[in-house]
Amino acid sequence: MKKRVLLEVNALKTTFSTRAGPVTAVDGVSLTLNEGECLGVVGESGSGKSVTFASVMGLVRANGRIEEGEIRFMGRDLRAMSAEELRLVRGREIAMTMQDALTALNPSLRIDEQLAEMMEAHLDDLPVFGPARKRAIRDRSVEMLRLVGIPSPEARLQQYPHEFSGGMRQRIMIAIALACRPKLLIADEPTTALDVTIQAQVLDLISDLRRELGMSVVFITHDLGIVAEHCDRVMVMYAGQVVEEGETSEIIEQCRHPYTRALLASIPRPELRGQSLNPIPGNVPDLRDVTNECRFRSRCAYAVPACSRPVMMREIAPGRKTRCIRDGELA
Ligand SMILES: Nc1ncnc2c1ncn2[C@@H]1O[C@H](COP(=O)(O)OP(=O)(O)OP(=O)(O)O)[C@@H](O)[C@H]1O
Repeated sequence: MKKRVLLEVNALKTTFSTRAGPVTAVDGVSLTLNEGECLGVVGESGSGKSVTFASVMGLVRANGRIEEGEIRFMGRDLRAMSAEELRLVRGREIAMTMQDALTALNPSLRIDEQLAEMMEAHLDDLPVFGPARKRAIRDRSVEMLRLVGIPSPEARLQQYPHEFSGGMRQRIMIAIALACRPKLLIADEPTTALDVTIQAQVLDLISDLRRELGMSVVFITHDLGIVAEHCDRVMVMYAGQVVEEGETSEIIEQCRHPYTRALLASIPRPELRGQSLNPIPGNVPDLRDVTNECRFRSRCAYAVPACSRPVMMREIAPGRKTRCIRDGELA
């Protein structure tokens, strides 16, 4: 059965104005996400992953704006929506969790208050009046904490964010994000602040909830290891552009872009614990200086003079794309 498209982004371009001039953080990004699918978005810091999804959510910072492109969610044009319409889509249909749960949660409100706030703003199926409404919100809050694996949910609802460990705070942020049963969860670096065991638990939790609730998930991460374990498809970003895209197994086993290859080589392997990693030499280019040539060129072991010409994203098989003129040799 053909899956339905949930989110479609076409040729998105988002630019910030800065004192040093305009910075195009997202430059022609296109992507398609189907219902129930999990997409991993990988790339080093500054590659434009977060700005891409902030653009989708209508949450680009004040000094930035979407200059071009199309964003469709379940066929609806998000760019044409008013701020109020978009706010409703954000709580009810698309939810996002942030890198740092402590700053995303409100430190001065108890967990039950934060869950209630979310549900009051977005749930339509609550009883309209008084005690019945309160009870429904409370029952749903207990259910949500239980769903994300927080023991003694009734008691913990009364507590404040600082009374929870880092991993538990992430779970609470996920519970709040999922309280209105969104169709899409965007998890931005869900585990950077956590230790390895807790990281694995949070990622497994998101994957389990995806299956249980039938939602789609976007994992934004630096870590191809996370993607390999949890995502159906991968989009690799570099300096504001997508450079490779495909099913996870294809990307891991037969990558067709030197940047993806370098990212794969930098994955920490358990058997090499204690040894230094293989960081990619050089730095992501300054986005004010980029030209039409391949943006990875200065760091690429495969670069040839022809890489100074514009390199377009090319479909090499259905759903499989790369932005490298030497992709055939990498195969
Ligand atoms: N408010 C802003 N003002 C100016 N430039 C910005 C702003 N926000 C982002 N940028 C630019 O956009 C680039 C991409 O940022 P983005 O946060 O999307 O990267 P990322 O790939 O998500 O990195 P990270 O993994 O560190 O979150 C940044 O390097 C910066 O140059």
